[in-house]
Amino acid sequence: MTKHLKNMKPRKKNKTFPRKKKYQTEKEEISLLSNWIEYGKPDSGSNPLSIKPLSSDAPIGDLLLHNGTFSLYAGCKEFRQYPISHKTKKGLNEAGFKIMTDIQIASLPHTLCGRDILGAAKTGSGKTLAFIVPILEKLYREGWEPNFGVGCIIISPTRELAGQIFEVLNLVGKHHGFSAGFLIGGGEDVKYEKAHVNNLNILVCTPGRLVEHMNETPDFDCSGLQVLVLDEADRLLDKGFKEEVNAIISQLPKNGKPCFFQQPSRATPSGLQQTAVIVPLEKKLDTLWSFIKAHLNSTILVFLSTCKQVRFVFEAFKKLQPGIPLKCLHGRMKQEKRMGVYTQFCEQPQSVLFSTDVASRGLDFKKKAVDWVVQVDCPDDVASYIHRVGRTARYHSSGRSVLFLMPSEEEMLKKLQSLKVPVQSIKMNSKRQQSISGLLGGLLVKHPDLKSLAMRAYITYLRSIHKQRDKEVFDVQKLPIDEFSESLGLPIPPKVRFLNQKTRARTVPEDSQPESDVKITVAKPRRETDISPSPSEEGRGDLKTGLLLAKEPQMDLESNGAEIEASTIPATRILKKKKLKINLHRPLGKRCVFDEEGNTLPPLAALADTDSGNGSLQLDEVKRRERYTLLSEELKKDDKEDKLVQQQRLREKRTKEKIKLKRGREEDNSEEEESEDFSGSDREDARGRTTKRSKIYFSDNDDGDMEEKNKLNYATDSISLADQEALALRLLSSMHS
Ligand SMILES: Nc1ncnc2c1ncn2[C@@H]1O[C@H](COP(=O)(O)OP(=O)(O)OP(=O)(O)O)[C@@H](O)[C@H]1O
Repeated sequence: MTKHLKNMKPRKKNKTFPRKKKYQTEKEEISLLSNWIEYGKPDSGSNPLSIKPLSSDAPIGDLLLHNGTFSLYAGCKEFRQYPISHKTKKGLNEAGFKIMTDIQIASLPHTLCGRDILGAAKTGSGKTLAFIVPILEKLYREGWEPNFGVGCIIISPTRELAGQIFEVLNLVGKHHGFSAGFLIGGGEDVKYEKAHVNNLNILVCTPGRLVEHMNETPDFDCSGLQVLVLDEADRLLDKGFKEEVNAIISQLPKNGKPCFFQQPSRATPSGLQQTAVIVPLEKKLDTLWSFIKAHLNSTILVFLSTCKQVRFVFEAFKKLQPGIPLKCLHGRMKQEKRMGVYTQFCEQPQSVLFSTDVASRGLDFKKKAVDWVVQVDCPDDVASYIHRVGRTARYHSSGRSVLFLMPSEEEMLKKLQSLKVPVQSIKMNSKRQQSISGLLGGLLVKHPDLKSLAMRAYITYLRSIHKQRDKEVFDVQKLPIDEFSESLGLPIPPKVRFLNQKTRARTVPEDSQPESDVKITVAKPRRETDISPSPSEEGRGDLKTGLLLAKEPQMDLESNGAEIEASTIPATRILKKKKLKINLHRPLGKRCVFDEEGNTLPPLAALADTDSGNGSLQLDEVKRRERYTLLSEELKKDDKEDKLVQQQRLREKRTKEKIKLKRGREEDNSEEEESEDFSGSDREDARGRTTKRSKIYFSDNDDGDMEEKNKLNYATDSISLADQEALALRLLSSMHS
């Protein structure tokens, strides 16, 4: 997709200021700005935030020109006090950007005078504007014309982020005459892009698409590059994008002034109130449901670990109708749909968005857009936690977050607290919780598709925990999988290949087990008439609003502003499940065989020697052997047939996968696959598929699957800020050598 800045229409001729005169005015402005920048530039390496700012009523910039001096801008807090062009100031003003954020104050004096910078600031602090303004100014002062070609490249790891940057660029740069292109993967308009990319001044792109143009677009030319921006540099310099970023850097001219923007790993917005609560795995959905019912007037962003979980919870909750609009976002949705959901969620207050980590980084859900971030599944690590909670309390707004931790994941809380992330531990009031497992069970009986989703959600979640590297926090063996299965409405847990289910620790004490070492938990049989909600009941959402968080005795949460609401109304139709002990020593029924006259024959009578005519029950040894041989041959034959069928199924599955992969290459982004294989987690699928794809087609690494992959990389290969700085510096020096 290629777009241009909105004011690409030819300007109307102004009778009082002929074109020549206007050009001279622009030239004068450029000269003035250059002198002003030079006059007030801070020392290289200094932090403008530590410079005492001018008072806001002090004369500004060019007013002092007549003495040959200018006002000092470094440390100033308002955009109007800076040596920025009239056009950019107008754009900023119209968009409501007047007072600068810290990262903007700290970076702008350096970027305006063309220094390479590596900026790190907490999430939601305005990094985008911190690089958009100097880009516009640099091109403006260079007298860049639309036909000058590519003057700036902004690289962003995901399409959504690239889209957001493009939006800000359009907003602030609308009074300039530059052309800008939004180049992302997804198979759209590649031909059009190739034909026009050399006429664009500013490229906002994902790494994969840029590499594609560099390698495949005839005469792709970025030799005039003035500024290179790596947004979310920590992620771009991480393993997932390393190859592409290296390929890009090696093809760029050495003089392009780079800016890197990244997020330090521990800082969370000051307006964010963070809490954590211990929720057993089997209570997570009940707790989430109760939470949503108690916050129907809020906008809530809910994080779950896998695409399948997101889909299941979304579909199931939708059927239960909590009384608030629900949406879902995950990496396997088509790009357009993802963008659509994101936009709707930003625009529709009081709704719930269920998402994977596809929404955790960089997405700007606008100020005040998200009231609550609820992490139902524990994030991979502290960095991931911070990205997730950073979707609320953006800029100067406030927000709240709650992290559900299973008892086995308490270590995560310690990790957060040891890194001074201000998370308060609170307790859940289980009395005020509503149970929905019974309703879910009923829904699953009625909707087979939902049942299949529930099974996949179950398996992919367990698999995601199994795959986690941080075994201090994540231990799949400690999970109460039977209870988890029941909580999703599945009375019988699906078989999970990677779990040795027989040897797993059970939640029931061993002394209560019968002689057999396998304890069987049986849920009360579910008759459809018994528990399936009636059509009216199904959608009514008659679960009354309940409270889920209660104060920890020693903590006065109200004084801290935490929201506590009360309801003691129990959920409707709670399915009572009993754990039944199966007595293995109970009397067993006998198998009876009748003869033609209806007389009972003792067992094995059929094998008796009937030829003897005396009805004797003596067994003919030879016949018995013959029969056993026959049976065992039959079994072997059956086994062989089974194997053949299984092989055939595998072959078909592989062929299907190949076709899918091929399609994926063509389309670069496919909708949720409906594989029969329940064993693979989303993250794993994603890794397998996209690695191959990007090798051959240089397609973007930013589809949903890749999100999961990058997330995994982030978790496993996350490096410290200092390491990232070192990497960025190496990259910088490679650009200048
Ligand atoms: N000077 C400003 N005045 C008012 N609002 C601002 C200003 N700068 C940025 N914002 C707003 O703050 C919000 C966050 O900005 P932005 O998305 O650039 O943050 P970020 O630091 O890139 O966040 P993340 O690390 O999560 O990507 C946006 O809604 C943006 O419009």
